[in-house]
Amino acid sequence: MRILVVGREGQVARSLAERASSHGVSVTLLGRPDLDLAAPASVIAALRSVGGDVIVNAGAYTAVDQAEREPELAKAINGTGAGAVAAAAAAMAIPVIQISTDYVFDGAAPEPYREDDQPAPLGIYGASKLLGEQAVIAATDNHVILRTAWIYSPFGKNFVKTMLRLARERDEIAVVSDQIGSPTSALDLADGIMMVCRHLLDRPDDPALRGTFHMTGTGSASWAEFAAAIFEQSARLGGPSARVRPIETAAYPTPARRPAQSQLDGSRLAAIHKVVLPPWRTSLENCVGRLLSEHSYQERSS
Ligand SMILES: NC(=O)C1=CN([C@@H]2O[C@H](COP(=O)(O)OP(=O)(O)OC[C@H]3O[C@@H](n4cnc5c(N)ncnc54)[C@H](OP(=O)(O)O)[C@@H]3O)[C@@H](O)[C@H]2O)C=CC1
Ligand SMILES: Cc1cn([C@H]2C[C@H](O)[C@@H](COP(=O)(O)OP(=O)(O)O[C@H]3O[C@@H](C)C(=O)[C@@H](O)[C@H]3O)O2)c(=O)[nH]c1=O
Ligand SMILES: [Mg+2]
Repeated sequence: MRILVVGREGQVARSLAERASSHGVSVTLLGRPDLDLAAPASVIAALRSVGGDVIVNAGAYTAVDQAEREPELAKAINGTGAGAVAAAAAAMAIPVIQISTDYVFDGAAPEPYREDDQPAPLGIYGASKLLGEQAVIAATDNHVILRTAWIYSPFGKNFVKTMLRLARERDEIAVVSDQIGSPTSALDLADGIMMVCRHLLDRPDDPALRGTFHMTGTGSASWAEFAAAIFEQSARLGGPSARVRPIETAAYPTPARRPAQSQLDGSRLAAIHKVVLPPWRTSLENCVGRLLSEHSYQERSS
């Protein structure tokens, strides 16, 4: 199986590349300048010239606050660009997996969101990702939209790395405790994506395997609880730690509003694709351990 991935240095793209060999698959990463999601003509040209069995779009404009100032660019990359990837998949007669987000929901629901709950994004990033979902659905039936959330990994930018950096500088960090979601390891997500890819290729005409699914780490937390767990594990391994001061969202003003409760119900994915990702604390431990060993290596060699 040859998987074509849109995205090169991103968390999910790099995780797919790292996990490929353990699934016996080949992964090719495509990105700028060859494939620019903001330039739709480059998308089909780049995907066609490499070729593959399935496309995973892990490329996106992910700067949630900055998107409020660059709505046209965010919508071009996450909306039109995602549609161009799906149209290319349709032209190549192969399936496409589009990665989407919990931020398509407003977070007002009391319970975890199901796939058919009404999206109502609070900010430009979420709105642009919702446009992407709609563009993929319009371009091809042979798609899976995977909504995930709160991704962390040893790669790229993420909350775990931010917290470890801040803990090296401060004793106490104020973190919002009234936004609840499900931290998701990009490496676990990569494993789940590859299982879904396999099912799509094994049963090319089965509509039940297609459509929208929720895939996050098992369990939930507030950002403050997530931060506390990061420091607990870091401290245990001799890494940096800080006190977490739980605060309300109102005390941490940001350009973009974020959902208060964006847990995603994964039962459709579990029932149909038999994929359940590990508990987030277990995977966090691996990630923190790896980040600390990479950091101490860098310090020794610099
Ligand atoms: N991060 C998170 O917490 C969550 C992310 N998601 C979704 O998961 C997917 C992967 O996210 P993640 O890996 O964390 O994102 P990252 O921000 O780590 O990576 C984004 C990737 O998109 C690429 N990219 C950005 N703009 C363009 C463009 N114009 N043309 C081509 N490639 C582009 C980047 O390329 P380059 O390397 O060149 O910068 C990078 O490889 C995205 O769809 C995101 O919306 C969903 C839920 C949570
Ligand atoms: C750094 C920091 C953040 N916060 C708050 C701000 C925000 O409400 C919350 C998370 O901050 P971040 O900006 O890291 O997270 P954010 O960029 O909102 O993360 C989102 O990214 C996109 C791409 C997604 O798709 C989402 O699933 C989600 O992962 O924590 C604090 O309270 N204290 C802090 O010191
Ligand atoms: Mg509901």
